Amino acid sequence: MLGAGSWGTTFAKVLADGGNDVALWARRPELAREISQSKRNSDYLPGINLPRSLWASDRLHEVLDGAEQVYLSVPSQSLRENLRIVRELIPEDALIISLMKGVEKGTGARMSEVILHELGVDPWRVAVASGPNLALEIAKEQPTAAVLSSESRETATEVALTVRNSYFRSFVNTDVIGTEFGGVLKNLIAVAIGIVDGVGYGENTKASIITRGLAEMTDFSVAFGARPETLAGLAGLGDLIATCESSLSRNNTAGRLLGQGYSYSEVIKQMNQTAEGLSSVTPILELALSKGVDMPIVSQVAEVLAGTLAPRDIAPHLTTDDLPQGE
Ligand SMILES: NC(=O)C1=CN([C@@H]2O[C@H](COP(=O)(O)OP(=O)(O)OC[C@H]3O[C@@H](n4cnc5c(N)ncnc54)[C@H](O)[C@@H]3O)[C@@H](O)[C@H]2O)C=CC1
Ligand SMILES: O=C(CO)COP(=O)(O)O
Repeated sequence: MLGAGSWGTTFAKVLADGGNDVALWARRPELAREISQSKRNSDYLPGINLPRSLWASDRLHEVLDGAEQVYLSVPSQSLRENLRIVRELIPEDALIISLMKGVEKGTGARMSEVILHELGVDPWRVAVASGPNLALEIAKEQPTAAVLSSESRETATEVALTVRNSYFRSFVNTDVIGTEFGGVLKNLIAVAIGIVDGVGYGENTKASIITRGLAEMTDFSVAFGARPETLAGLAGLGDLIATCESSLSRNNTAGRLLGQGYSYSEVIKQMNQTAEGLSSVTPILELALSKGVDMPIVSQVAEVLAGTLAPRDIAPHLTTDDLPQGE
């Protein structure tokens, strides 16, 4: 596992609790020591005891030596630079699994596309995981489910058989595009929900945004080749509900701070964990433009981030247009 933040550490626990031998790479040696010796990651997962079998190191070659499956959980904007460092260390036939929910600024590439590009591996060796997976809940062993997706059903199944235990259930599909975009786009809708929450709007506003947000997520993803059913599944609607409803969500939290009147730069200063949605807004709007997909909610989130739209003005514009539209 590369990345010892909240999700990398939690997912490593999921794997270890499923009976797998798991090694975790942490950038900081002191964090690697804390995980290996105290079985804790107190900054990211306070109060959680990690499995005794889990060990961590800040040395990539130690962690990757002999790995059959390599899971990636670093911030999306850092994936490419990290892959360039680990390229030579990844064992020949290892499967590569992305746990990330962002797209790359500048290129708009999904994480599996960055992996294929940087590692030059066959698509059957790559899988992605996504679903309603708030790290802290899972670290407390509260039951949940996820989708494991690969262009190869065999790979998706092999990974799903590895990623399961008494509190974590894995489903499979072959719609990598829909599975990845579901995870990226629900973050943007969660930022919008946070904004209206911060302003003080109630459940009608939020339900309207979630519902129209799902339509926006589906239109966008289908334009890029996804199957609409994927967006109605765990990686779409499932994750949208979890992220929009939970104060554990960093995207939701970032939105709430914006809604309370903090500026974008103040929000960035206050966040000590990754809120992928903030970096994904611009590349997603660029991709939407390239396919002629209308994204009114995401566009208004971008305006709030830019400081050109007051948070309290966001909701009235979200579900309306000049002329009534078909739903
Ligand atoms: N936390 C969650 O509940 C979930 C997170 N995810 C996704 O997992 C990915 C990782 O997020 P989290 O673990 O939550 O973030 P985090 O903020 O908790 O941890 C990120 C980790 O990456 C490290 N890091 C930061 N910059 C780096 C760089 N340039 N190179 C290498 N490592 C770097 C940090 O030190 C930290 O250990 C994101 O794409 C997120 O969307 C997916 C599902 C659930
Ligand atoms: O992806 C997540 C839950 O499935 C985590 O959401 P946040 O990144 O907003 O915390």
